[in-house]
Amino acid sequence: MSDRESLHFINGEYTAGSSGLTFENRCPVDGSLIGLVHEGKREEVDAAVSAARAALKGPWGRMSVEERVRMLYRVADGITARFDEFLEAECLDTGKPKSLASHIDIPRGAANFKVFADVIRNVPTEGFFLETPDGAGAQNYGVRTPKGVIGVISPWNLPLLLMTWKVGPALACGNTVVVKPSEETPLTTTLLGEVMNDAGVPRGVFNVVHGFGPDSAGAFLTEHPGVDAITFTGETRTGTAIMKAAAEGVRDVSFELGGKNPAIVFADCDMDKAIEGTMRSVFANCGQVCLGTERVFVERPVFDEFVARLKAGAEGLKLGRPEDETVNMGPLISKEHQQKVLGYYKLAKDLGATVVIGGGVPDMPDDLKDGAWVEPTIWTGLGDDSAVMREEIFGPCCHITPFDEEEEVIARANDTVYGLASAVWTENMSRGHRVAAQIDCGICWVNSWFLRDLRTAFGGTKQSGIGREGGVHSLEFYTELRNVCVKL
Ligand SMILES: NC(=O)C1=CN([C@@H]2O[C@H](COP(=O)(O)OP(=O)(O)OC[C@H]3O[C@@H](n4cnc5c(N)ncnc54)[C@H](O)[C@@H]3O)[C@@H](O)[C@H]2O)C=CC1
Ligand SMILES: O=C(O)/C=C/C=C(\O)C(=O)O
Repeated sequence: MSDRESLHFINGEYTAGSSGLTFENRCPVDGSLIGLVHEGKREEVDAAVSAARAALKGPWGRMSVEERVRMLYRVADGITARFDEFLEAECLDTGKPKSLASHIDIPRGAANFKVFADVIRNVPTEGFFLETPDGAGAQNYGVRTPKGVIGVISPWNLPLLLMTWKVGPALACGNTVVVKPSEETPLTTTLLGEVMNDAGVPRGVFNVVHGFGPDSAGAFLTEHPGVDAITFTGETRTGTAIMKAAAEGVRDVSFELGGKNPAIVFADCDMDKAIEGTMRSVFANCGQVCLGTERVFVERPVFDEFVARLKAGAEGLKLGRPEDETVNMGPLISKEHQQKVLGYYKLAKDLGATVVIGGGVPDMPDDLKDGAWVEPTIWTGLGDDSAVMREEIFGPCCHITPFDEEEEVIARANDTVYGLASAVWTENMSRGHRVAAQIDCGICWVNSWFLRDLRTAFGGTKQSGIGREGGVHSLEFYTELRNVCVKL
């Protein structure tokens, strides 16, 4: 058992706040108590927002871009210097394998500061010369200023990665932030406060208030009039609630929401690569990646082979503790989420799906029995209209359907309210480009999955989000672009 207490981080100091409320943080691997988390209410949110507003007028607000860039590099280096602590904390909160978090979550936590420091140092602004009747003309130029205090609401699936994906560009652009990490995963965000202080980031620039969504820190933060804009990653329904809160005061939002992402496997694919990629896109992080595949469409001539090989891959997955290097799948985030996913496992059976593999709770050793485990699961045989094919499950599962024609599969892939990501597997590059252009989603991978270039636009179409982040696209949200027009 661990006894980690998660305090708020407000104005450069750790504090229990005044609400006196705490909740338990439990490890999804075995249900053991990690420690208590302090719950922030209105007062804690008020204090954090005040600190963030004050910091905009302090040394942070006056800092040169070069100084800010150097500071963000120090933050990134601080995460790397404490790599093992971040890794330990992330795996304790999420139960994910250390082999995964050490390759993705923690390095990306550091990279998210460096990438946006580089963007802000190098990005130009526009300039236009306007001819005027007097012949002298006028010079226009753009100026970017920080938006102000950014409210950051982050999820539990990739806690450090997704929180820093927002905090990195927000700070690079000169804003201050108040972060409300997911109640399920408070540890790495809390630890980041120490790194900020060690890097010399002025007090009030980075603030953390723990708590839940409704009637708790999340709602109080998004409703707070002192918050100028809100960035959120999570469920579409929560995005809707946050957007309503943001409407008061006409505050800007950037949302990365749910998905029901398709993978399309053509008969001319490199089958080894398609299997390897789909194994990752379905089962990585126990299926808790918004970019993950839940609908797989396979061209009929290779359907049976694909199903058999994905099944064999799933049979080879090893579930267990994060520190076991042979383990490649952890538990779901919580018992509550386990119930949600198991609900879909039951629904699929009730609807008459063929369960190729899985569909239940695995038989785990005694010391893991209280964890949030589910079996990696594959179905076939359901229609495109079933709830299993339409709703985001967020677990280690997919449904595989055969298709016959390119046009048909594009229409079926697009038949969803979501539009976050897709993967196309083909060795015919003309087809790859052609199909990618027709899938209505924010990112389409051809012959890969989760290959991320952080300079590119990232976000979703339809109900998968609003806005784009990544590279210079993040500036659209985290800065105000103003124009100065000088009459010559
Ligand atoms: N990356 C993604 O796309 C994610 C998707 N999900 C999906 O969402 C489902 C529900 O999981 P949750 O953890 O409940 O996700 P959620 O979207 O409700 O929670 C994400 C964050 O929003 C906060 N929040 C919730 N309600 C809020 C409100 N009214 N105002 C302000 N903040 C609020 C939460 O405290 C948390 O920090 C999952 O089963 C999964 O399907 C969950 C996490 C990440
Ligand atoms: O690479 C990224 O920036 C994000 C990856 C994953 C998500 O956004 C998610 O699972 O929510």
